Amino acid sequence: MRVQLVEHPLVSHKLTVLRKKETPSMIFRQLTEELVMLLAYEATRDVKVQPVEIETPVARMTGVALAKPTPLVVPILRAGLGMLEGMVRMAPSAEVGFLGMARNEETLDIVTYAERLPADLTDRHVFLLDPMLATGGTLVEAVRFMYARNAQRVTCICLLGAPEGISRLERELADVEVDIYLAAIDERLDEQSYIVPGLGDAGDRLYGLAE
Ligand SMILES: O=P(O)(O)OC[C@H]1O[C@H](OP(=O)(O)OP(=O)(O)O)[C@H](O)[C@@H]1O
Ligand SMILES: O=c1cc[nH]c(=O)[nH]1
Ligand SMILES: [Mg+2]
Repeated sequence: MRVQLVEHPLVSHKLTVLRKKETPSMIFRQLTEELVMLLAYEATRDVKVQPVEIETPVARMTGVALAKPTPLVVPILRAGLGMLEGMVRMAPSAEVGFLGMARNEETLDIVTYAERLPADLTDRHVFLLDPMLATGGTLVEAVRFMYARNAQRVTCICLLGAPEGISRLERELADVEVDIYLAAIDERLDEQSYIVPGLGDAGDRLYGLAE
C-alpha cells in the first residue's frame, strides 16, 4: 500500500479553514470540492491515457485522452458525495458509481446500505472518495468490494487519516494494490473513534445532522 500525503500550502490553508468549528456548511462544501481538485491532480498522475489524432487551427497532431475503459469514481455516501463534484470537474469523462456505507457509531460495524456500480470492474481503475479514514473499517470493506468485482486497481482519496486506520489498511489490505492520497494525517482517534484534532463528523458538517 502506498500512502501519499499531498503537501502544499494551499491544501494546508484550505484544510485549516475546513477544520474550524465555526465554518458553515456552505463554505465547508466549497472547500471540500477545492481540496479534492488539488488531491485529484496528484492521485491521477499515472492514470492511463491513449493517443488521439486531432487537428488544431494550424496543424494535425497527436494528443492524449483518458484511455478506455475510463476511470470509475465512487463516492462513499454520505460524506464522500461532497467530494464528487471536485473530482468529476478534474476528470469529466470518468464514470461515476455509488456506494452507501455507514459506521454504526456504537459497534463501529460497517453497514453497506446502497450500491450502484458496474457488476464487472475488469480493467477499471477505481477512485474511492471518502473524506475520513478513521478506524479504516469503511475503506477496508469498500476496497474489498471493488476487488471482488475484479477492479484492476484502487486509489483512495481522503482528506484526513488517523494513524490507527492507516495501519489497519496496511495490515488488512496487504494482499492487494491500494494507493491512498491524503491532505493530512492527524494525531490519533478518540474514545468514539473520531479523528483528533480532525474536523468532526464530515457527513454532518456537509449535510446537516443525521437523526
Ligand atoms: O474509518 P472508519 O472508522 O470506518 O470511519 C470513516 C467513515 O465514517 C464516516 O462516515 P459515516 O459512517 O459517519 O457515514 P456518513 O458519511 O453518512 O456520515 C466517514 O465518511 C467514513 O465513511
Ligand atoms: O472523525 C471522524 C471519524 C469518522 N467519521 C467522521 O466523519 N469523522
Ligand atoms: Mg457520519
